Amino acid sequence: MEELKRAVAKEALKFIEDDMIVGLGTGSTTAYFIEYLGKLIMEEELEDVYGVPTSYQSRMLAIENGVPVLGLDEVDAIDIAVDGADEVDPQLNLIKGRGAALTMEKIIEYRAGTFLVLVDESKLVESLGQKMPVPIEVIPAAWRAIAEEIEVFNATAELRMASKKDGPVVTDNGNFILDARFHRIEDPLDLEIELNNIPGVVENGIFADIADIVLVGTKEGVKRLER
Ligand SMILES: O=C[C@H](O)[C@H](O)[C@H](O)COP(=O)(O)O
Repeated sequence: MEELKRAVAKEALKFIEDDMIVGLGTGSTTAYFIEYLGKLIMEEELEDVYGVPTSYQSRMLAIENGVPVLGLDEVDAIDIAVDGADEVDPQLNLIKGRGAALTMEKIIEYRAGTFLVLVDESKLVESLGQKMPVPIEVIPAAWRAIAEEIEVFNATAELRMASKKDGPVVTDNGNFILDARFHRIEDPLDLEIELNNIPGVVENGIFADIADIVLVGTKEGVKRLER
């Protein structure tokens, strides 16, 4: 599995050119990409490339690996964003947010000229929600009310608990995460919009209609899916 992640991360480097502003995703697959990108920058094979991190994790990795970083408020545009995903359906709709970074990821990836997704073949599903719950970032005081309201969608929501801290996971933005399991997600775009309409919801992990290219690591090599 790690080999497949490394292979897609290497392939993603082919999309990066001098003078690009690159959105840096979060997670284990993107971590390889940031490492390799830093190497090319340090070896001066790429010039004037800047990263815009989507989380503390990607910011720390970028700094550690020699990728200069800028905040979203310091750039005019993002040429390309590169990130992993938890599920990818045949229309290239995604579920993201296992690492609780979904809000900044969506803010940056929505604005990128190209959104490039890196996954291994285990992430491909027939329909979203097949394996993974939909993470929803919520204002802490509203978590219980929202968890109850989610039941209207024929779903159950669970507050995500931390493993190296007592109590719930707190996101980079200071919020909580609900993991919602839906019986069936018929229309990802519709559900994405409806969830964001609930007061107290900051953002949800359905990324419908925004991925441009998905690189899939398979045992037979890297495959490219395009919308
Ligand atoms: O919040 C985390 C992100 O959405 C990740 O990009 C996603 O969970 C994929 O991570 P990984 O590449 O580690 O499977």
